Amino acid sequence: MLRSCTAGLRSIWALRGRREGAPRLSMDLQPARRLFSTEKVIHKDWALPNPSWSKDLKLLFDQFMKKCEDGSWERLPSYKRRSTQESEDFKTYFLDPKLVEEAQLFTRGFEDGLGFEYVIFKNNDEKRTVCLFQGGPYLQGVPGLLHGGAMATMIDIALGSCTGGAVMTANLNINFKRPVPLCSVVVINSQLDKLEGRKLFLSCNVRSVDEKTLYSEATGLFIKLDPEKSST
Ligand SMILES: CCCCCCCC(=O)SCCNC(=O)CCNC(=O)[C@H](O)C(C)(C)COP(=O)(O)OP(=O)(O)OC[C@H]1O[C@@H](n2cnc3c(N)ncnc32)[C@H](O)[C@@H]1OP(=O)(O)O
Repeated sequence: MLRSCTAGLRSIWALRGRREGAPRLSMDLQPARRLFSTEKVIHKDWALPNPSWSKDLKLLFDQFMKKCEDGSWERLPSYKRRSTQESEDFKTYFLDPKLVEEAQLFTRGFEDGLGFEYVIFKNNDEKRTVCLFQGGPYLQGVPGLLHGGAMATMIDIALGSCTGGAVMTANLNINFKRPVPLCSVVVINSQLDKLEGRKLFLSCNVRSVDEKTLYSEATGLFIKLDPEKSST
């Protein structure tokens, strides 16, 4: 699995015109300014295939895109930055104005293939989502395995995608049942179990593509923000 991951990295480097096979695992440390200078990068939808996606991920993506054709499912776009409206909804205030320009969703902060590669599909009628996730080599915990914190991050995002609107995670409870091999693809099935006032109770499971391995199970409590209260 790691071998195919390394091969993937090499092809990414080759695409960028680097010498193939150069043992360079560090990201280009470009000044943040340059990263944020092009509107194109900011407004790019990152929940679409790129050359780092494995065959498994592309295949599942195509299957779900077919399900979207009759309108029962939709692919959720994903951007590096929150819109101004979202920042308003969350009533968050940046102390440093520079941060307004530079802050970005940290799952989208890695170069293609190195971190979180994922796409989420939503079925509004069934109040559930499916997240297809490939964790790259920079998300390593125990050698060869995905870090539990990276898995927790994706679970949080997957559960959050079932909610809609301005919500925050109040509680996340995860049972890690099997380790996830680095660079493998997992499928996170999430659903809204119960809505009680401002409280949304959600659950999910994380499985292998062939559904034979149950990697994790989790529950989460999300709270709809009270418009009268500030988030900071
Ligand atoms: C696409 C991108 C997706 C990104 C997803 C990422 C999501 C995140 O990571 S969010 C960041 C992590 N979370 C946080 O920082 C949240 C920090 N906590 C808070 O800000 C607040 O506690 C917050 C907003 C959750 C709730 O505060 P507030 O709105 O004042 O609600 P509050 O009145 O305390 O509680 C409302 C209800 O929820 C219950 N509740 C609140 N927290 C909990 C909890 N941890 N466990 C159980 N119940 C809880 C309360 O008991 C109350 O219940 P009831 O209505 O029955 O009396």
